[in-house]
Amino acid sequence: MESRDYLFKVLVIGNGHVGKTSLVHRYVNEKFNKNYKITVGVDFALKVLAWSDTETVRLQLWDIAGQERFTSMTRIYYKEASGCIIMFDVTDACSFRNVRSWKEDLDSKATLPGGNPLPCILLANKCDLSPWDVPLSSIEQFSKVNGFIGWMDTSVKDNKNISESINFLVERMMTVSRQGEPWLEQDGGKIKLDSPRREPSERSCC
Ligand SMILES: Nc1nc2c(ncn2[C@@H]2O[C@H](COP(=O)(O)OP(=O)(O)OP(=O)(O)O)[C@@H](O)[C@H]2O)c(=O)[nH]1
Repeated sequence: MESRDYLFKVLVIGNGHVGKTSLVHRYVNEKFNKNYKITVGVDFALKVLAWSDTETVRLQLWDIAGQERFTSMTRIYYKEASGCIIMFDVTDACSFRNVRSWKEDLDSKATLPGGNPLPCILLANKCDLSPWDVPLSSIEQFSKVNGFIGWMDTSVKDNKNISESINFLVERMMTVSRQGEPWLEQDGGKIKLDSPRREPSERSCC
């Protein structure tokens, strides 16, 4: 069978301090750093996945600084993206309220080639902490009415639901790439973890 390579640019956006840099570091380097170092502008990372025997996925992760929503730079950063992760911190209601602005910013500046919104997941991060400042029912409802393909509670610290969520997004980006935009479903519900597919193996990273 013919082998196929996919290259996806994935944006990681959300308020400052919600865990975007930590997410990318965890996913790419399999490490967690408890010290906060603010991102200035944008950081990049690459992860290469052996998705199946015949398919390789190259993920270019763009970690965009929390304060960039207030600059005109996001239009440039969002260019030619294939998908997006929007994060908030479950102990910080303000970061959840601002997800709407991040999604609006994204949808107004970036679309798929056919004009549809980018497939986008919503991550409710720091679920290892308590008390939560955002009720579960609000997240579910919000995700469904605001055009997300799904949402998930995550803890970058405990490595909970990180690769599972990103794999879900990769799966959708691959469907769009193979079958076109009309296939893009925007159910918005909680991402299901019972998918039978095996974990892709990692080829290399930098
Ligand atoms: N308890 C807990 N802390 C986390 C988690 N994820 C990240 N953090 C911590 O939250 C702080 C901020 O994380 P960053 O990854 O730097 O946040 P960011 O969203 O990239 O921030 P900006 O660079 O300002 O945009 C750091 O001290 C992390 O160690 C998590 O899942 N649980």
